Amino acid sequence: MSVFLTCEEGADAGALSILADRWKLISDPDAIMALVLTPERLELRKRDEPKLGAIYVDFVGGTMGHRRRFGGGRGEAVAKAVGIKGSYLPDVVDATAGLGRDAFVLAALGCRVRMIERNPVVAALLDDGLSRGYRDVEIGPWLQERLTLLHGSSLTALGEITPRPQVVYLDPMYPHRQKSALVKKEMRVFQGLVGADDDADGLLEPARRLATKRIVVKRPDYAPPMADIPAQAAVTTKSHRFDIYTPL
Ligand SMILES: C[S@@+](CC[C@H](N)C(=O)[O-])C[C@H]1O[C@@H](n2cnc3c(N)ncnc32)[C@H](O)[C@@H]1O
Repeated sequence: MSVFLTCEEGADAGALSILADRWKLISDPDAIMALVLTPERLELRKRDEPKLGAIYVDFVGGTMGHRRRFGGGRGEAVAKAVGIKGSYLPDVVDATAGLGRDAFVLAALGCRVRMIERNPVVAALLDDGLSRGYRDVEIGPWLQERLTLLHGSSLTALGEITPRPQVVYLDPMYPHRQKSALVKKEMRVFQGLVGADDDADGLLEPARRLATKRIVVKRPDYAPPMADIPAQAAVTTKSHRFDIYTPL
């Protein structure tokens, strides 16, 4: 997926070219998505539908800040699914990081989370959000210790990661059902960028070879299990299932 790279007034044009080099992004004037460097942050926008939500990563304020302060904490389904209990805070590899929301929830609860993301635009957005989070006086100190990003494909990276984590977490894109009007605007922009993760079934086996305690796969409630392999247990919510597998 190509993007048009641009800078808003007041943003540092030099920083945009450094960013383009780092993530190997070549600006495509015909692209439907724009990666925009504003004075505050990096944003992804749909060029012809400015009303569709811009995508950026903000661990400090916004939804994620709110979720950290007032969210379900240890009661969140993802926390139960990875097995947080008492003083047990597993070391997690999030092999499909996306915008880092699930990883951040776990890190905020005290887990060390190593994120892996293969899409360079998503990785650039995530990295931008991480740098701002690292500089924040309130969350920066623990965020630097607990949440890190590796850019690459988990299909290969899972075979090389050391030390082994207790948990590998997988949440690849899964096609939405017909009721697409209900799919949030931001999610539509994100799907336009990332597309379908058609090769996601290939992640289960390396994940099961890497994790020492469990593998968690987030699925919409209507989706069959990953690679059609039944899970040993699941944590369910209104719309999702967190399938739990044992290591191989
Ligand atoms: C649905 S999103 C994950 C959302 C994430 N759990 C969150 O809370 O923000 C799926 C992400 O996984 C990434 N992905 C899919 N397959 C991958 C792979 N083999 N290696 C690394 N990233 C992958 C996609 O690029 C996409 O950004």
